[in-house]
Amino acid sequence: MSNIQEFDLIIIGSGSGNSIINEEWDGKKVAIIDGGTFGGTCLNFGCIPTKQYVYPATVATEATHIGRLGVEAEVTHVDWKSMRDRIFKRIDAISHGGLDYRKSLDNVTVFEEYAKFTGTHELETASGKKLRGKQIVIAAGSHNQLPQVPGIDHPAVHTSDTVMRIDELPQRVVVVGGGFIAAEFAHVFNGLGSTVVQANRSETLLRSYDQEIVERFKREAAKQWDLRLNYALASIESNDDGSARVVFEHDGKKVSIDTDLVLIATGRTPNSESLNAASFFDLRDSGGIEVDRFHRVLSGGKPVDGVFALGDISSNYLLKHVANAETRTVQHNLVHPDSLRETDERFVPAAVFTYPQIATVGLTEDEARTKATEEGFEIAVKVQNFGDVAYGWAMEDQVGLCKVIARKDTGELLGAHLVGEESSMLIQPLIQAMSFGLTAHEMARGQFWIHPALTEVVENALLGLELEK
Ligand SMILES: Cc1cc2nc3c(=O)[nH]c(=O)nc-3n(C[C@H](O)[C@H](O)[C@H](O)COP(=O)(O)OP(=O)(O)OC[C@H]3O[C@@H](n4cnc5c(N)ncnc54)[C@H](O)[C@@H]3O)c2cc1C
Ligand SMILES: NC(=O)c1ccc[n+]([C@@H]2O[C@H](COP(=O)([O-])OP(=O)(O)OC[C@H]3O[C@@H](n4cnc5c(N)ncnc54)[C@H](O)[C@@H]3O)[C@@H](O)[C@H]2O)c1
Repeated sequence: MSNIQEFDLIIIGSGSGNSIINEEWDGKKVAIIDGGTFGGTCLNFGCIPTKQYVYPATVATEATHIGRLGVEAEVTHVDWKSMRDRIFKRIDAISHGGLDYRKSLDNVTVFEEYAKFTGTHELETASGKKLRGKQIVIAAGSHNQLPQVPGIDHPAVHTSDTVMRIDELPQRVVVVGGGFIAAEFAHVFNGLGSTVVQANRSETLLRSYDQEIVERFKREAAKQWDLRLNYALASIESNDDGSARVVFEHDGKKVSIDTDLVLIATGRTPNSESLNAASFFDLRDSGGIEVDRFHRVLSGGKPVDGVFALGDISSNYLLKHVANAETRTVQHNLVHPDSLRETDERFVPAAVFTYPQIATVGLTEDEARTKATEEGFEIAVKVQNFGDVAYGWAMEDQVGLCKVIARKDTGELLGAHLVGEESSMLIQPLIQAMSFGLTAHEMARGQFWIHPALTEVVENALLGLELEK
């Protein structure tokens, strides 16, 4: 007798993967496997708790920066422990509730352990259970990647997985990296009162972002915390008092910084290795699992029957809104093999919840210029300062800018990039226009813009584009 447990569907990963299970699966046998915390990265270690720290950090930062408005304020106390407990009371309850609910369903079996592939449709869990699925969804996410330098296992070293659960707000924090996670945590710790050094290996922060936006962010970040560029992490040593000494190479010399906490934010890697995915499926250069446009996993360049992947493990974007959209596509494709869908990833936006906020969609100015040269059209670019619209006057804003890029001949929007107050929200009408094919002037003149809301910065940017029609 075979000791393999058979399922109609096996899902690996309880982040986005958990949302696959809908009423279509009511009469069928489903397994969901997760060796980590139920609910995945976004809920437990990512988007959601980070923003719960970002919000108070932003309020505190703004409170101490309104002297220009004639109001002097100071933050006298930050209760990190109660903030942490409030945040994780909510999150842990959602995670536990989600797990209990799945366990309560007759058709679903939850395996709370890691698993690896032993065949294209077969898995073995860490405790040796063997599972076979007619269909499989790989939604196993990504993990923080640590530079292998001496002392990386020092107790003061954290990643985004652990840093939000520490007991005390550290006095001194060194953030290593120049991406999303580094930018958000530098703001969190700075806003809540730690002394922050952010050290990045290269000159470039937030690579792949529009240069003008990055330069504005760098200028503003350097006013708030100690920003060190071209600092390559060399080692982490112990001081006698238990604190860490972080050693960087800079300009051919060694530079040491003493700190209470080191946050490593040097990128994330798809979890393909622990799945033994390379033995059965094609991998991309990034280490992610290769899929076709219907999210079918490839092996030797061909789709493997009934095996799909979504989210960080296979996506071009490590973003939850992308993982969610891919989940909806895979949910459909699992049960409609004759009418497979694609995920529309033409205009994927992103926001960095640092201070000031940053938001982006579409091509950067450099990318748009390259495309224009290659395809023989001209572009129009307009940069509108927040400080030049009425609400920006109210704010006495000297930071925010909204850049829009369009084709001169058709008015088609190619990209939009913002830095400044609530950029993550201000960008949404531009994402909408691009997604639904509204031209710049149609969008500007085809609707009312509430006066004198900050959204007038978007309206004015669009109107300022010098277009042929
Ligand atoms: C600090 C931080 C902040 C972020 N903030 C944002 C944000 O503001 N906005 C945004 O859009 N995105 C944000 N992201 C990215 C976002 O969290 C991810 O893109 C998203 O959570 C990916 O979802 P997923 O379903 O692909 O994977 P996950 O949610 O990571 O789920 C994968 C699950 O698979 C499990 N697993 C892995 N390997 C195995 C195995 N072999 N066997 C069994 N189980 C396994 C893991 O334990 C995990 O629970 C952030 C990420 C981080 C780290
Ligand atoms: N608001 C959001 O949407 C949000 C927030 C956080 C994370 N995320 C997602 O999570 C992903 C991972 O974030 P991240 O910030 O870790 O990665 P990232 O790829 O954005 O940035 C990694 C940074 O680390 C630097 N780096 C790499 N190796 C290094 C080394 N050895 N020494 C020093 N620096 C080194 C890189 O130059 C880069 O600046 C992002 O791609 C993003 O999609 C999204």
